[in-house]
This record gives sequence, C-alpha cells and structure tokens, in this order.
Amino acid sequence: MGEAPIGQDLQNGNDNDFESKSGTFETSTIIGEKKYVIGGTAGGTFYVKVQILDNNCLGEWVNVVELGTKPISCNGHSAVLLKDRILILKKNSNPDDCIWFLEVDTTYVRQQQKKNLGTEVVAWSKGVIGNVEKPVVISGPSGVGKGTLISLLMKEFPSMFGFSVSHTTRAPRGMEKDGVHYHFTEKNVMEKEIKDGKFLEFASVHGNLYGTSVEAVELVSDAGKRCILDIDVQGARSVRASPLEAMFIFICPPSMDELEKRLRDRGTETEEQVLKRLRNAQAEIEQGRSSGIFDHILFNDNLEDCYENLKKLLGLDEYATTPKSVPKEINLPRDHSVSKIDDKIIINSTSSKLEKESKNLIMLDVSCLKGGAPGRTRGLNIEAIDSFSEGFNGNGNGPI
Ligand SMILES: Nc1ncnc2c1ncn2[C@@H]1O[C@H](COP(=O)(O)OP(=O)(O)OP(=O)(O)O)[C@@H](O)[C@H]1O
Ligand SMILES: Nc1nc2c(ncn2[C@@H]2O[C@H](COP(=O)(O)O)[C@@H](O)[C@H]2O)c(=O)[nH]1
Repeated sequence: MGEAPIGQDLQNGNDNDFESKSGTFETSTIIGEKKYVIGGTAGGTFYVKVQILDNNCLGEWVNVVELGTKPISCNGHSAVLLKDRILILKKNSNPDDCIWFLEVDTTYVRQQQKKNLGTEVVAWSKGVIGNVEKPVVISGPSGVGKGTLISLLMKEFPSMFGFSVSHTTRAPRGMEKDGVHYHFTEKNVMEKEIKDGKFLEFASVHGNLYGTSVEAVELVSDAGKRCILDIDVQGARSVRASPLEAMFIFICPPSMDELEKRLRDRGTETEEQVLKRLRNAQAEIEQGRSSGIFDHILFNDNLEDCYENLKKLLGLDEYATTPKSVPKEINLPRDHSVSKIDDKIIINSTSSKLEKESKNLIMLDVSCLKGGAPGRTRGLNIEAIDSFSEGFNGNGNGPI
C-alpha cells in the first residue's frame, strides 16, 4: 500500500465533494493518491463508514482502521478538506452532534499508523464549539490535598470546570458515589476495556488499578467545560506522552510529617495502606519535582494560599473580570451548501421553504483548532454572517 505523498495535496485540497450524493449518502474527498469515501447505506440503513481507494495500490480499496468514537449515522453530510483532517457536517442531526472531524494525517494518526502497518488509519473526533481551555492534570502524593483543591475549584467555578471521573478497582469509601467520585469496577472488566483501547491512561496505584477513560474526558468537553484530571505521577507521564494536550500541575506537601498527619487525620485508609501510600509518596515527590513532566509545582502548606496560586495558574483572575460567553451549539440548516475560504467554512442554507431561510449564512472558523483524537476537537468558532431572528441569537449565548 505505502504512504501517499499527501502533505502537499492536503494543503491544496485538490478535489472535494461537498455534498452528499443523493441516494448513497456518501462523500468522497481526494487527498493525493487516495480517495476517502465516507458514509453509505445498506438495506435502507445509513451508516458512517470510511473506505479508502488507493491509486498507489492499483486503484484498490484498502483496509481501514477507524479509531475514536464514530459519529452515529445520519442521512447525509458534507465533507470539507482541511489541512490534516476532513470536517464532516452532519445533516439533520442534533446541535451538539453535527460537527465531526475525520483525522487523516494528524500526529496521532501518524503514530497509530506505525502500529498498524499494512492498513490505513483514520481517527474520529467530535468538534466542540467555543474556546474551552486545554485539560488540567493535577498530580501529587496521596493525602497532599489534590481532591480538596479540586473541590474548591469546582464549587467556585461550577460552569467552567468538569471533573474527569476515573475508573478504579479499589472499594468505595463511605461517602463515595459510583459515577461521581469514581467508576468503581471489577479488575477483569477494566482490564478488558483497557485492551479494547477505551483508556487514555491507566496505572497500578497503591495496589489497585486506576485509569482515565477517553469517554470521561470527552464528557467534560461535550459540556463545554475545562477538564480536570486527578491522577498519579505514572498516569501524568502517560498523558504527557499521549496526544492529549494538557497543563500539568504537581502538588507538593510542606513535609513528609505533615503529609502523614493529613493522611492519618483523613481516616480513610488502614494502617497498612497509610504506610504503603507514604512509601510511594517519597518516589512520587522525587519524580514530580525532577522528571520534567510537570509545567508547575505548587506547595500546599496553607490551603488558602495554595488555592489562590492554583487559580492564578489557571488564569482565573482574568476570567473573573472578563467572563467569556461563547455559543455552544449550532442548528445546521437541514439543506445547506458548504464552501471554504481559507480557514472559514461558509454554510449556506439552501432551503426553498422560507425565503428568509435562504439568507441564513453561518461561518465556522477553523483557524484555532485544538486537541483532537482521542477526545474532542476544541476551538471551533462560529459567526452568523447574514442572520435572521429565528436562527441567530446574536448575543452569543444561545444556539445559532
Ligand atoms: N493545606 C492543607 N492543610 C491542612 N490539611 C489539608 C490541606 N489540604 C488538604 N488537607 C486535608 O488533607 C487530607 C487529604 O486531602 P485530600 O483528600 O484532598 O488529598 P488527596 O491528595 O486528594 O489524596 P488522595 O490522592 O489519596 O485522593 C484531607 O483531610 C484534607 O482536608
Ligand atoms: N493514573 C491514575 N491515577 C489515578 C486515577 N484516579 C485517581 N488516581 C490517583 O490514585 C491515587 C489514589 O487515589 P484514592 O482516591 O484511592 O486516594 C491518587 O494519587 C490519585 O491521584 C486515574 O484515573 N489514573
């Protein structure tokens, strides 16, 4: 099969079918020597499937591995070639499910391609509108106060931050709720899900398995919130090596004696567990301070001071004075045409039902895309160019 010289052609976008072909609900996008056919129908059912015809392989269809969560089927879509991915606009779908990306040449896809020699790799990622910042990984030894700091943050800024609910094989503590504090799970179930590629990272921590599922991070992005991950140093290292862009913060105790006091006073661990966690803390602190994984180190001596410093790192002073309100959803006109000018995608309603509807233009700005598979693609911005009252809420607070 071999690698197609797609770099240059991706930039130029040498051919593009923007509209679904009637009856087949497929689009085809040509990138270099490859033709990406997306969608299809079988027995009256629509599906979103990717097929690749490769001219380097004598014009044969090649095997394709589709990574990431796929969009659910729809009856038609438009496809627009961007630099390293194809933008998919689903017709007739919910406002929070109409923008998707099929990554064809991103760093993640290239990495995965090396592991899947002999097949073509593509990756799906849903688009999230707005300027949500990259996730924050908070790490540090057990008992240092990570959970306490995160609770303060979520309480003060409930609409800004969302917690990535991890999976764990440890037993729940008294007040802990399944699905809120953790997804409490059986070891064999979690191991199977890890094998199936559902986890962004996982680690054996203090004798139990812990992990962050891709879905846990996606759920927070879908809610338009900045994702907070509370994970150990091994997990932080794995996330650092993954395609997920994040800010990494290590929380350090003022001393080992104080750490021991906090762990004991919390009263959630057996004596054996306390000793195990303290032993592990030594190594974690050394790695946290010297491994180069972390962008910032915060000392949690006085809780109030530490919390203020955390807020500064997260730019929350700025947010407090200039709250940003961004539209989170888009109501795509059911019938539309799509064109591309530089980094702007113009979506034009072609409905003849209402005269005024034909004036409805939506501009999708893709110049600041962030993130991507595995997980969501952030940084999509929307503007209405020629709006009408029903379709556009110009104050940026409601659906377009
Ligand atoms: N700055 C502080 N000064 C004194 N006590 C603190 C401080 N920060 C947190 N604590 C207390 O220390 C205990 C441990 O805090 P917390 O549970 O938040 O730690 P953690 O890092 O999340 O631990 P784990 O990794 O085990 O979940 C709690 O009882 C909390 O109230
Ligand atoms: N690598 C990961 N570590 C995680 C995850 N969720 C939590 N943790 C870390 O485990 C220890 C112990 O937590 P506890 O709730 O049993 O006290 C702590 O350091 C957490 O940060 C995860 O998904 N991945």
